[in-house]
Amino acid sequence: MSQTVAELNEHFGMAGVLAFREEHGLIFADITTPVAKASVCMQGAHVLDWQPNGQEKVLFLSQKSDMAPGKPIRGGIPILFPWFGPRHDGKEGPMHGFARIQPWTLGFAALAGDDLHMTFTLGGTDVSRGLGFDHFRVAYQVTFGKALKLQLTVANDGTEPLVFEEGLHTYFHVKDVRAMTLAGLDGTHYKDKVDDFKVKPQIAGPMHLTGPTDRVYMNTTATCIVTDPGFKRAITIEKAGSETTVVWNPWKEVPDIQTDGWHEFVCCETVNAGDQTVTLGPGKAHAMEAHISVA
Ligand SMILES: O=P(O)(O)OC[C@H]1O[C@@H](O)[C@H](O)[C@@H](O)[C@@H]1O
Repeated sequence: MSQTVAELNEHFGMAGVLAFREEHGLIFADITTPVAKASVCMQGAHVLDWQPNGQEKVLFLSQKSDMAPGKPIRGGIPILFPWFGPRHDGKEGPMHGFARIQPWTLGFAALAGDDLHMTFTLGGTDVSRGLGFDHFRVAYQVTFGKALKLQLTVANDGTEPLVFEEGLHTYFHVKDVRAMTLAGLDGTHYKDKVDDFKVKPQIAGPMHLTGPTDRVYMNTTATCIVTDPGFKRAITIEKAGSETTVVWNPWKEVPDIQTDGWHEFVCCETVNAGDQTVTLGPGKAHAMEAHISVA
């Protein structure tokens, strides 16, 4: 049974800091800390918004996104689990897995200094069991402060190996994707999904996006920096426990993004996928982290 908005407000509500509301059949948490504003949808434990005081919004959220039970949200930080992209084992399943379209449970919320710490969890549901995933637990610890810290921990509760892909599909808000640059991927190779999955070396130097971009960078744990001259800022994405980075922008109108909305974001995703799929033995756990800061 999912938590109701009344239960969430009773157990975790904090006057002026954390309040829950229901809209379109979904529950949202509105967050105000001394240093930032943010919001989360309980479906997918989906961070929709994070805005340190004095900054433009750091995450892009489409004005035309579906906001409905069972539908993925376009923007913010969708959690991809237990597969990345189309399901890879030949079985049926929703794009990017079921975690982003399931209600999660809130287990903890507390303000420590200027930071709000929240922990969301997901375990087996009718939907996950229908897709063959039962003996797993996921915890998502998010710290909303001047920085945004995300930690996704997956545990195997079963007696068989748990094989999964995962991703924090961060949509970074930029003034114009055609003017920003992305650094940090020098020396890596990527699978180019817009060119028949050919493996290509990354050209050294800050990367400019000039067309449809859908690249899976392999074997990289590097910090990435999005430099945005439009908003005169740099967004730094440090990560741990992740060996894949995905860079995506469709470079065209998309039905659930407003006209010209694709100009306003770049996805730089903290992922383990493809050759970096995770296999966890029984009783084992794996953590993946992204730390996002703006200067
Ligand atoms: O539309 P979705 O399911 O949210 O996926 C968006 C994009 O997500 C990226 O991570 C994938 O590499 C792309 O291939 C995909 O198009």
